[in-house]
Amino acid sequence: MAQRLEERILEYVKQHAAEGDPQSVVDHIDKYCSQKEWAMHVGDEKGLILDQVVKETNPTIVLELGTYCGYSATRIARLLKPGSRLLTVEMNPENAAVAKQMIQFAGVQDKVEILEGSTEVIIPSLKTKYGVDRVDFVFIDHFSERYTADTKLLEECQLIKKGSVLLADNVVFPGAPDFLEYVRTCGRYDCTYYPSHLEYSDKLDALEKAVFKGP
Ligand SMILES: Cc1ncccc1-c1cc(O)c2nc[nH]c(=O)c2c1
Ligand SMILES: [Mg+2]
Repeated sequence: MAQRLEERILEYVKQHAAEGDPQSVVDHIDKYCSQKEWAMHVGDEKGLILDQVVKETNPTIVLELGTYCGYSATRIARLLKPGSRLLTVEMNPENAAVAKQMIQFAGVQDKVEILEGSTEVIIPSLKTKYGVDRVDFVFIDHFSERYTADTKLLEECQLIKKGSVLLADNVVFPGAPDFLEYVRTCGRYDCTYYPSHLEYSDKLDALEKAVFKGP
């Protein structure tokens, strides 16, 4: 029995999912976390909203804040066109190690790069160190206390342009009230609220989409 929850999830996927099949990996993580042990992946219900927003955005460069075990990185990467990239930031090295294996098993490693460290350090280095010019889509799913600061950082670093899409998880539970206040009132975003439920739970939660209108 693997010591950590995240390692038990990875083990279950390796033993039951189809290698190289990202949908199978996503489905098996959902199966494990709804039947055996709860874990904080965006999940299948909010995941369908994430899929829809990714499809309508059709992004070339995706940034994800908060990799965890790689569930949403796998979910997003499976929808990306050839030649597109997903950069995902994870500050917990043990989670990053699990996510690396999960992404590899799913067969999406050519599209996904895991950046280990904190967002406040990595975001300002994306242009110089990772050759990023602009990001088309940002999935914000790390710590709700960092959502607003990191959104402002993306603006200041000129990483988002007119039309860039931010999609934030957990704006109801655990909640990101200052983020909602900021994107809805600063005048630079067109916002859409997607009510849903907390992953593997009947508690209410929601995603907020904020489309950047330009500086
Ligand atoms: C852990 C937890 N417990 C009870 C209720 C919600 C959560 C929870 C759910 C999530 O989707 C999260 N996503 C990113 N980061 C988080 O910290 C996080 C926490
Ligand atoms: Mg979340």
